[in-house]
Amino acid sequence: MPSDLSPIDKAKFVAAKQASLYVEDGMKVGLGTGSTAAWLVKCLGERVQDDGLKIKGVPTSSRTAALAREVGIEVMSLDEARWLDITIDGADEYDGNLNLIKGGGGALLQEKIVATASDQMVVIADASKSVETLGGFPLPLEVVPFGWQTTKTLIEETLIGMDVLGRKVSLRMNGEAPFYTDEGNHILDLHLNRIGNARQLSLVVNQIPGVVENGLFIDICDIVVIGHGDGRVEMRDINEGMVQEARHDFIETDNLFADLND
Ligand SMILES: O=C(CO)[C@H](O)[C@H](O)COP(=O)(O)O
Repeated sequence: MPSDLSPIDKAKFVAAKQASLYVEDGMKVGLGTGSTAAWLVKCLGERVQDDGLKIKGVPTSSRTAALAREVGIEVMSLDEARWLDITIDGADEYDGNLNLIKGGGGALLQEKIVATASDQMVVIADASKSVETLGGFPLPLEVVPFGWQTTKTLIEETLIGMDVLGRKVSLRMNGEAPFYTDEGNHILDLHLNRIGNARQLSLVVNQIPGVVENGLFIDICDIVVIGHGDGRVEMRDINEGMVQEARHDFIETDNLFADLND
């Protein structure tokens, strides 16, 4: 492995590389957003260019769409695809039941729609994303800009009755200005520290007028592929009601890392 990739990037790369092997000729593939998902898009692009893999990609953000086109993946909208064989995406946290917090990159709405419209969702992550209980990572809520301060107050009041440790809510910024999602909405980050009942919280916050969607992915993810800096990958598969672990020693050449890092 080249020395210019940090251990965390190597971990992200091997998780992405392993997950790319789930993709077969003819599949419609949901393409996630974020730094780990970007490795996946590059790995798939390489298979398209070098092996003639024929896939159609449905990106979950304008960033991912641009990268997919750049590496030669044919891109289509979800409306054209309607249903997908697989979605592969990163996550900010995953727990033992493979429930997730997503949206660190602000793409949670499209990510949730695309993952839910897929036969299978595979998450790729490094081991630092593993948690006992969700909530250490601030939970993103996508909210419409109209009346967002009122929506924020309603969220704060709602949190008083919820099983959470922290209740601070902050508007995500992009420098001096509020952050805008691809859908033209804002993100409110909920600093909860610990979420006692993620399923309940997800249902309750989505009832608040102005909230479009939240970053909790409950019962959506099927497999988590966990990468390690030394090239090992573990797969946790929740299908058939149990979490199974497998290990795979990923052997990779310096050249592939170098190519993908370009
Ligand atoms: O949910 C996401 C974007 O909305 C990302 O998948 C998540 O933030 C993980 O990103 P990274 O792979 O860069 O750590």
